[in-house]
Amino acid sequence: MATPTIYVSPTSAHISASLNHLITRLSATSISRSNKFTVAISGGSLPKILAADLKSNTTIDFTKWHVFFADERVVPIDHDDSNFKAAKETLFAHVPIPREQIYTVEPSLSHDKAAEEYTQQLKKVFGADGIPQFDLILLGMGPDGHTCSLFPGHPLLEVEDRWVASLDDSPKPPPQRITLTYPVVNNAETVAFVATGEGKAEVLHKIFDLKEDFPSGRVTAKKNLLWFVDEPAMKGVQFQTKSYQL
Ligand SMILES: O=C(O)[C@H](O)[C@@H](O)[C@H](O)[C@H](O)COP(=O)(O)O
Repeated sequence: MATPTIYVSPTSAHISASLNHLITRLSATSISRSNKFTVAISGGSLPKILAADLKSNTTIDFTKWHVFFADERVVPIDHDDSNFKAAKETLFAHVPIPREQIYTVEPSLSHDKAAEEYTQQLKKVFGADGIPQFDLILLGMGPDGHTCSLFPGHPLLEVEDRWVASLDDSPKPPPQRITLTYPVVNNAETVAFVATGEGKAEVLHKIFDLKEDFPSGRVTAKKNLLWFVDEPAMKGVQFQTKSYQL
């Protein structure tokens, strides 16, 4: 289990540069090892920060990428609430990831059936045996400490028997979602959080300094657990940090 490394940047533009650098390296390593790069991304501000530099990166072989969503709303993929839509507009429209290697939720299904169907999509890429091991999972965190669609106090925090779970009572709208579960998130080789803004400072202090239990703090990774945060998000946080070296 990896211990967290927190990289503090002055602005989210610096985080975009760090992510671009990190992903260039991870993608090349994974492609030379397994001829593919498996990544899961989430919603919120992440797609925009991620894409700012990555979308014009011509050194990455995006044709080898397989992209899943760490969580997704059960809405049509052209709906404003869709995480796919946000990622498409910011990143996918600009880089040559084959559309059939971007795995989207089936919005015509009920939320529980959509989770089962998404599990089948994972099996096609990772096989049916063992737990999927993503090369990289990119996560955001809400001011309440949630990540993916794993919310504080929610029963889905305890799920161990499924790769993908569903909920229809998300405290943050829209209510119907699917989410990767901890067994999958924590099996990733690298997990990178992105958290920006003063609204994250209190929960970061509680997670890292006070060791209080929040969904984001339960995330581990097999090899690298990285947090990319800006200075406002770290206001008052004492936990040891680093600067990312490009
Ligand atoms: O599922 C959702 O409702 C959001 O996508 C949410 O999980 C978001 O990712 C975090 O709240 C971080 O959001 P920001 O990065 O915008 O602060």
